[in-house]
Amino acid sequence: MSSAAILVESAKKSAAFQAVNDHLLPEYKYVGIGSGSTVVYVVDAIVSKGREFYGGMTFIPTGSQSKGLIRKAGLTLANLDERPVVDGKPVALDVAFDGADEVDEDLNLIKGGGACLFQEKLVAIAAKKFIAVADYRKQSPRLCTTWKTIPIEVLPLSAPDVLLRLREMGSPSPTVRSGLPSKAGECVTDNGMWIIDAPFPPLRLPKDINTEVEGLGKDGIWEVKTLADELLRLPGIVEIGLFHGFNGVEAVKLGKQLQAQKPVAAYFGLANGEVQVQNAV
Ligand SMILES: O=C[C@H](O)[C@H](O)[C@H](O)COP(=O)(O)O
Repeated sequence: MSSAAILVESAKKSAAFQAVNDHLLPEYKYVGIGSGSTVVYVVDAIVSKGREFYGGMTFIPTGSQSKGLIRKAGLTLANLDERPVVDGKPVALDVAFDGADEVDEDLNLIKGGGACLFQEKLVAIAAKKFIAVADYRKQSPRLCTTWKTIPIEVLPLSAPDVLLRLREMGSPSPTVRSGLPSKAGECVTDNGMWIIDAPFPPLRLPKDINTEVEGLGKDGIWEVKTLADELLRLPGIVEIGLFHGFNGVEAVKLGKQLQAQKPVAAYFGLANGEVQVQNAV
């Protein structure tokens, strides 16, 4: 491994251990475990706390990689739809930890670099508290600055029409993600869908918008929510890798449970070994 890669792995690890220390409380019962390379360290951090600490907890995966991590670590596994239902409601997860491809200054996220965005969003919205864990490369003022594409999960037979609509919306060269080098043909998600990676110029935040026209993307620059809403209106798109709106704490205040996609905090491992915490304000 190159020294740059070692630095990145060590940053992911530091962020994961601090996030788990700060946000996994011994009384918790249901914990979401996301996908990707950073979440591997989240599981290590949980295991390092010892069975007495985590023995009463059940871990909910966001896909097959995550399920494998939970099983391999000897943690108790349950699928999202296996939580008990109390008073007609599935119990909320106490916390969910997940990685991110890009995090903006308002804690909006791009996810789906590993094709797991759909189940990740289901787990994030089911949690009272969602925590993003990443390394220093993921921090950005606006989405689509360093991670330049938005992963979009689509029904395979809708792909040609979704690609056309994305081009009309100002995405210059959206492409169906390839499964190569490990799989010939398209990348197939855990849900049997395909992923389209749609490049967009860096997205606006609501505070950047001067006129409604700008927010609508007519100048080719989209605001996060407007773009997300427009994408989700298109039949064939199953889910998108934009996580935006409000977080779990705001959702409770607004009475909008199961709509909170944003983390309450993002933990970034830095190159100097420190961890920077970006909390929701
Ligand atoms: O689909 C994959 C997920 O959204 C990951 O959480 C995201 O790609 C970050 O992965 P990593 O921790 O490997 O950078």
